Amino acid sequence: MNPVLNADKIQTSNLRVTSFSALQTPQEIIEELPATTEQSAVVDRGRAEIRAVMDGVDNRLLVIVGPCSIHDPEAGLDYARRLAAVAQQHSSELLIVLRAYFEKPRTTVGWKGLINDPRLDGSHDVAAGLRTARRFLLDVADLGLPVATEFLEPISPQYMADLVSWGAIGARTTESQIHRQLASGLSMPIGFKNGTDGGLQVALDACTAASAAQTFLGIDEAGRAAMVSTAGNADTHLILRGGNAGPNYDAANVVRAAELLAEAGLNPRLIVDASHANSGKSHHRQAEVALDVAAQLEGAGHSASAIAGIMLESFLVAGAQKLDIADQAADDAGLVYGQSVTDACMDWDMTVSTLAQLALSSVQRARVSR
Ligand SMILES: O=C[C@H](O)[C@H](O)COP(=O)(O)O
Ligand SMILES: C=C(OP(=O)(O)O)C(=O)O
Repeated sequence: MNPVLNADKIQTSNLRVTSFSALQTPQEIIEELPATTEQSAVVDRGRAEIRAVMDGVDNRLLVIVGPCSIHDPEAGLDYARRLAAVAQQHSSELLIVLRAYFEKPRTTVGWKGLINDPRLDGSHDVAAGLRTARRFLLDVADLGLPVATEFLEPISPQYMADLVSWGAIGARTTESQIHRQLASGLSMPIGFKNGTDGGLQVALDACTAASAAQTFLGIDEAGRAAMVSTAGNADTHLILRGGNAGPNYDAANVVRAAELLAEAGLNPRLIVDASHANSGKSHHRQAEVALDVAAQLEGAGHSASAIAGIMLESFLVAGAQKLDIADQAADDAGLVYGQSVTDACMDWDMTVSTLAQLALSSVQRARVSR
C-alpha cells in the first residue's frame, strides 16, 4: 500500500455510528428455539383461517386482540392463556388472534419494544430481545392460539416470522417501499394501516406494491446480506385506523374504503382498528368503537359485508402506565402487572364483554346474509 495515500485517507463513513454488535444469525436462534410440528401447525392453520375470513369464505369475524405491546412476557402469557379459553368458547362466531407486538414505531422517540430493549432500561439487548420474542411465540403456539404482530424492522422477520399468522405494516411505514417489499415476501396475510393523516391511498398503493414480485436487499437465514427476490403476497388488505382528521370506522367511511379497494382491484374486505386515531387512544372510546362495529354487522348494510375483522388493544388492567427508562435502569420502576406501557388498553373484563357482543353480532350478520 502506498504510505502517502494511506496517511491522506479521510474517513467518510460510519462517522455517527458508535458501535456495531454482531448478532447470532436467524438460523442459529431458530436452531436454539425450534418450532415443533404441532406449533407450526397452529401457525399454518391460523394463516389459512385468516385468509378464509379475509376472502369471505369463512363468515366469522376476525378479532385481533391483545396488548398494545408485549413488555412483560409473563403477563403477556397470562393474558394469552385467558384469551385461548375465550377463543375456544367463541370459535364458531369469531376467529380470535392474539395481538403480540414486539416492535413499536414511535412518533418521535420512546421505548421501541421488547426486541429492541427487552429489559426496558435503555440497555438494548437485542440478542436477548429476539430470543425472548421467539420463546413467547412458541409458548403461545402451545396454547393453540394464532398470533398477529407488526413488522417494523426489515431484518427481524427472519428470526420469528415462521411463528406469526398475521402481520401488520403500521401507519408510519405503509408508505415505505422497504416495508412493501418486505410484505411481498412474507408468508402470512398482511394488513396495511391507512396513513397517520387518514389517507387511504398509501395503503391501497401498498397492497398493490406488496402483491407484486419484488427484488431488494435483505438478509438470508444464514444472516448474510442477500439479494431477496419475492413472488408477491396475494393476501394483503386495508386496516382503517382513523387519522389526524378523525375516526374512519363509521359505516360511510367503511363503505367508501371498500369501494375504493374494489375499484383498485384489491380485496374490498377490511379490518377496523378500534384503537389509535379511531379511539383518540382512549380505551373507553375503544369499547364504543367496537360496539359501533357490532351494530354495523347487525345492520346488514354494505359495511357489514365489508368488515372482515376488528382490532382491539386489550390487556389485564385498563389504561396505560408511563414507562420511565431511567427508573427501570435503577430497578425502581414499580410497574403495574398487566398494564400497557404504550397505548391505553381496555381491561380483561371489558374485553370479555366486548368479545361476547361481537360474537352475537357476527351470528346475527351470518343469519341476515343467508
Ligand atoms: O401503538 C402504539 C403507538 O400508537 C405508536 O407506536 C406511536 O406511539 P407514540 O406516538 O407514543 O410514539
Ligand atoms: C402503532 C400501531 O398502530 P398505527 O400504526 O395505526 O399507529 C399499533 O397498532 O401498534
